[in-house]
Amino acid sequence: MSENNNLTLHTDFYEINMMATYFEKHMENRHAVFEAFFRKLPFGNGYAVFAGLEHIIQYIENLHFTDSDIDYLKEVTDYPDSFLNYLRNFKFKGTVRSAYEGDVVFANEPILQVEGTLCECQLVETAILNMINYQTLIATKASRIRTVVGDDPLMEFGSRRAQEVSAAIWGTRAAIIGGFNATSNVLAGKKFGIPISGTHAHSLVESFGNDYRAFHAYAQTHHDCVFLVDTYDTLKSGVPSAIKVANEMGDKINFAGVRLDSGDMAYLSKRVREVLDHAGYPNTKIYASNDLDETTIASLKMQHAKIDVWGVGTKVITAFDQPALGAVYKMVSVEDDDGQMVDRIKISGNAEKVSTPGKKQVWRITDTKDGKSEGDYITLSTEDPREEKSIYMFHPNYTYINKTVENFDAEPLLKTIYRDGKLVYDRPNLSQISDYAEKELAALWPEYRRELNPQKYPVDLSQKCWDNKRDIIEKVRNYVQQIKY
Ligand SMILES: Nc1ncnc2c1ncn2[C@@H]1O[C@H](COP(=O)(O)OP(=O)(O)OP(=O)(O)O)[C@@H](O)[C@H]1O
Ligand SMILES: O=P(O)(O)OC[C@H]1O[C@H](OP(=O)(O)OP(=O)(O)O)[C@H](O)[C@@H]1O
Ligand SMILES: O=C(O)c1cccnc1
Repeated sequence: MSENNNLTLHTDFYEINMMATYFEKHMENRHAVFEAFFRKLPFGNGYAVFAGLEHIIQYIENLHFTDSDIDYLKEVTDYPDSFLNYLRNFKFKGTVRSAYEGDVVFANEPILQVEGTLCECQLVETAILNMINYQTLIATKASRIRTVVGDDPLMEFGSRRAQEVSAAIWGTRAAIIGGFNATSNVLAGKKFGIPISGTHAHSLVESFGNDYRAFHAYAQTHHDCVFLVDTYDTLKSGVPSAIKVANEMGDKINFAGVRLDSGDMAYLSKRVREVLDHAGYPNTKIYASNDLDETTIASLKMQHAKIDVWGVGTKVITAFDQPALGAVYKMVSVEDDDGQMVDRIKISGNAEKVSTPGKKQVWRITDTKDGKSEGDYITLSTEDPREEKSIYMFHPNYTYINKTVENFDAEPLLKTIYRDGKLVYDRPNLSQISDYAEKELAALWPEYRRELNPQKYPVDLSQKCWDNKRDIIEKVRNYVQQIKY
């Protein structure tokens, strides 16, 4: 196991501090269940695209405290040797259930669940949230951009603007899950098998000080050529130079495209299309880049811009309009002093922030006839709606919003990835994940998929889950009321 991939100390100090307390109190092996969820869909979108699981698996596979980790903790903390020894021998033996990458997920439903000892559940919180929060956000942003782009090729160009290296690499992968086709990042291409794609920069033209000479030199060294035509003057110099080079090189090159990176893209793309067609290059594509996102692309589409290929960087890789998803990881059940599992809750004055206690499962309810999703149905893990003829679905806060569903299929969202520390999930490759994501999204009604003001998708609690929550809220109230310090 390489030390490089070991992210065991990539955790908040308080997690290890809590582990130390559990250890001292002989609670380290108590059984617990934690669940991750987010409270609000990002970007005003109607769904999120789950991503981050592959990195979580890589993290768990390498999870152990190295000698240098222990030496470091010894130096900077006052942990007793007995606890440091415990950490030295620590192994993850928990069970992880999760949505698959590419699954469409919604607010206020568990998207990943960790079941194991208190200590192991606690240690992994930070890294798991870090990975889910960022990658799900980027996959969702990418999916919004894909929605407006339609079937056109869509390139990820964001590495130079990403929040550092890991964000560029894993963000690119998440963008592919969300529907991008290729990346400019060569390392991400090598690591994940993503098709790589690239044109050239303004610096090539500036190096030669002349569009024609730069394109000619590029054409002598590359068969597939996409020329960046806006360095000096798109219509007067860039495009005529590209055509001149293509005419001269003939079959020696594939004049695949020209790229526009500034100016009025609707106007320019239409003019460039006319010029290319007139010169006998109707198959040469027009690429566009420059701070594009779903809003500018939708506007360009509305203006009938003649753009064939889209390059998107900054706005996708940084999730520009919303920097955080806000997923949280909450304890839902824990073993008590008598060895019994008891469900736990976090109370808040705000009804939407009260956690839902108990180990749960999320069921995607689809209509048997058309395969479209009716909503998500959260049950206690002991329930199985597949055994029911009909289910009563109601809004957890506004219970007057309800419906009875018959003739349905129910698929569990949380699938077992680790069982008792053993990876039992056969990991798909990235292209299988993208295909899966596309299929899952297609099962949503278009009303939930539109990027502007989508309908709210139902995420409901089963009666048992709801009753359990109400009973536990009642118990906590009684406990708080009888406190007399
Ligand atoms: N016809 C159009 N309709 C809507 N948005 C457009 C249109 N043409 C360009 N845009 C977008 O408007 C923004 C223009 O940005 P900006 O003014 O910074 O670019 P520029 O001046 O053309 O180029 P540079 O990046 O060299 O400054 C970009 O996000 C671009 O993608
Ligand atoms: O606009 P984004 O969506 O972030 O896409 C990436 C941008 O990166 C490049 O510009 P940059 O000015 O960095 O380099 P250049 O000299 O190649 O134009 C490219 O030309 C795009 O405009
Ligand atoms: O290949 C490109 O055109 C490219 C790559 C990175 C950033 N902008 C553009």
